Formats: sequence, C-alpha cells, structure tokens
Amino acid sequence: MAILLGSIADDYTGASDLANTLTKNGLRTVQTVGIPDPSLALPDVDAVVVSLKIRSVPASDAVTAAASAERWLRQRGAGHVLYKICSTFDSTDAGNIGPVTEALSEAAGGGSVLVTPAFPETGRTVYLGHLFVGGQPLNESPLKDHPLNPMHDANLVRVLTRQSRNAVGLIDLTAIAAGPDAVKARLDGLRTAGITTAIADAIFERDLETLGEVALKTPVSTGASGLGLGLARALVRSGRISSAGAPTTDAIRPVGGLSAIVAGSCSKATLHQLDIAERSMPVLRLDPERLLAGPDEIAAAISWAGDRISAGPVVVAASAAPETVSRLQSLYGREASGHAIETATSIITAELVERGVRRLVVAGGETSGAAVDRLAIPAFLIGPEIAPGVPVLRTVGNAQGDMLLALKSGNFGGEDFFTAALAMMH
Ligand SMILES: Nc1ncnc2c1ncn2[C@@H]1O[C@H](COP(=O)(O)OP(=O)(O)OP(=O)(O)O)[C@@H](O)[C@H]1O
Ligand SMILES: O=C(O)[C@@H](O)C(=O)CO
Repeated sequence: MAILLGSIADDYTGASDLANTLTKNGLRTVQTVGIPDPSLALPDVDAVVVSLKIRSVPASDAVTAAASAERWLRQRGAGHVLYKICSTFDSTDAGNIGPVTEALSEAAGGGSVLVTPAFPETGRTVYLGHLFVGGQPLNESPLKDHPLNPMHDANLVRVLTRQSRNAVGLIDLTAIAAGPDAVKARLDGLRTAGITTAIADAIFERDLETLGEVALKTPVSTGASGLGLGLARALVRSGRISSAGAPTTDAIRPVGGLSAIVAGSCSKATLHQLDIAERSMPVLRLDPERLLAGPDEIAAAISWAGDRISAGPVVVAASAAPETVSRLQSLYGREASGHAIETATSIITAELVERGVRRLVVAGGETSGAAVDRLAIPAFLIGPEIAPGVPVLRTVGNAQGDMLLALKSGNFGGEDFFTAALAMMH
C-alpha cells in the first residue's frame, strides 16, 4: 500500500474529523489507531490518518510518538505529513503543537512549515494570526473554560512562540489572497530571516486551497481539517489520485446490536446536546466526585445501563458545567481528575460493549481516546458525515466483531447530534 498523504492526529476525534474531510474531498482514507500491527489488513487508500492520544501528554512523549508515526507514514510513501491539531488550537504553554511541529520538520530535513487551525465549515477562522471561534476571539469563546487546556490568548503567533524553540512568523491574508506564489515568496522571505514556522491566516475555503497547494510542496504542515481540505484538493488537482471517492458503502453496512452514548466532553455544545437527548432517551449523569472516590459509581452506572439498554439507546455522561469541573479540579488536580474520569468512562464503555453494544457514540477527544484504546479497536473505515467534522466510523479488524462508532469532538454537532448519529447507524 503506497500512500500519498500521511497525517498524525493528536486525538482520535480529531483524526476522524480529518479523515472525514479527506474523504469528502476525494481521497480514499483510513484512520488507524496508533501505528497498526503489520498483520492488520488495510484497504488500498490515498491517505492514512494515524490517531494518537498526544494532545495532553508531556511534550517529550508527544514528540516520541509523533516521530514514530512519521517514520511509519514515510516508509509507506507519504510525501507530505500533516500534523492534525484541534481547530481551537487546544494546547498549553508546555506544548505540544510547537515541539511536535519542530520535531517533525527536523525529521523531514527542515524547511518551512505552514500552521493553521482554520476550519471555516465549523466557524474557525484565522485573521492576522488571531483565531476566531464563530464570532468570538478564542479567548472569549467557551474554550476559555476547557477542562484540560483553557485557551486565554487568541494570538496564535504568541501562543505558538511560547511553545517553540524557534521564532514563529505570520503569513497574513493579503499574501494568501494573492495566491500560492505570493505565499511561497513570504515563506521564503521568513526563512531567509531564520523563521521556518508560520501561522497562516485563512477565512474562506479558497484560502485553504491556496495554503494546501503550497503546503503540498513541503514535507510537513500543521493544522486542522481546513488544511486537510486544502491538501486533498491540491492532490486531486495534481492528477495523482487515481480513483476519486471513498469506500463508504462498506463502511455503513448494518451491524445490528445495541446502541449507547458515552460523554466525557464538558464543552458547551455537548452539555446542550445532553439536555436535548434527555427528552428522548434515558440519561445517567455520573457523579464525578463519587467516580473519583472508588469503583462503586462505575458499578452503579453499569447496572443502571444494563437494566435499560435492551429497550433502546442509553446515555452515560460524566460531563459537567465549568463551575463543577473547576471544583473537582481544585480538589484532585486538573490532570488527575481528567484522567480518572476518562478511565471510568472507558471502563463503562467496555462493559456496554460486553453487554452487546455495537453502535456507539462517544463525545470528547480524550474520552474517545480512552474508550477506543480500552476496546483495542485497530482502525476505522470512514462512512457518511453526521455533522461537519463527525463521520460514521466502521471498525476494521475489531476483536468484538464489526461496530459502528461516532467520535464527536466536544464542540461539534447540532443540538440533536446524538439522535442524528444513531439514526445513521444500523
Ligand atoms: N465532571 C467532570 N469534571 C472534571 N473533568 C471532567 C468531568 N467530566 C469529564 N471530565 C474530563 O474532561 C476532559 C474532557 O476532554 P475531552 O477531550 O474528552 O472533551 P472535549 O475537550 O470537549 O473534546 P475535544 O477535545 O474533542 O474537543 C476529559 O479529560 C474528561 O475526563
Ligand atoms: O479540529 C477540531 O476541532 C476537532 O477535530 C478536534 O480535534 C477536537 O478534538
């Protein structure tokens, strides 16, 4: 299997978001969970997205994992590797976007790296280096209250500089509007001044098409699904994609079984989606303090779900409003509480699968990562889109048999996302 585009995603929901974008824009794509075992039979594809869970780990661990994935992708022919980060630039001053970007660039022999989290379809735009989420600057958006990486600065040149060894430049919209040659000239100018990493503005998809065209001629870029769109369209325009379209028909064959939703995302969107789901499905709100106190809350949740699940889908949620999250974090610490809750929701997920769940929706990137790891799912085919950034996924080589999943990024999906997702999974 020779691939044209490789990607390393820093979380699993982000990986499925990118895989969805690449598929929609004409690349046959598979999403692997980590570097796949050599025995795993993968379909013939144009692009592979390797999902890692490295958004919130120490920077040195993120660099090591990303570097191995990069080697694996290059060995399979990838001429360009996109480091897929969150469209809201989720990270802290300790990393990991800067360190991983610099390490991937060094591994590829240096050269300029374009960085942009813009994803206009979901309202993420970058202007003069400042990230907007819908109509709000990043630091005024709900991301200011993120449980693991609250974002307090919308100026991405500043944010990335704090995480990087080297200086960071800006390719502004004026250059991008002037087309690929102007962007290339600006990148070359920055490089002459010793700056190889540059945040790029992008507001419309045409800006990302320009950036994709330029990025494809470099070995590494860093961005969200918008840059994926630009790269995919540039590859298709280059005539190097032999058969457009994706194996979605395989991906949506019914799997039967029971269905469930597990949520650990505390985003404003997920909290509202849970309120709406409560009107049509049983929803169990876990008590986070009891979850951290011992195994009883997990056992109670499994028993609650077991009593109801044969009658229809159930929802189990750890998600809570920012005040509740802050209180828990002040008692147990940010990372410890997040990690303990992810472990708890992943155990509950595995027990649900043990009891026959084959159609599963998980809300939250870290939450999804923990759940998919516990289920030991090796890879996914990409099915149809449920909402921008969230496709139906079909497992490949799964020990429990075929399953359909939706891994929802915290901020994605309309208010009826959960019912919409299950309606597409049979
Ligand atoms: N009640 C709670 N109190 C504190 N932390 C919580 C609570 N519920 C969940 N968490 C933790 O909050 C974190 C949520 O991160 P996660 O990545 O799953 O969601 P998200 O950030 O909304 O999604 P995404 O990264 O896809 O945008 C997880 O570590 C989860 O365990
Ligand atoms: O880019 C996004 O916003 C998402 O794919 C994501 O990474 C959230 O975890």
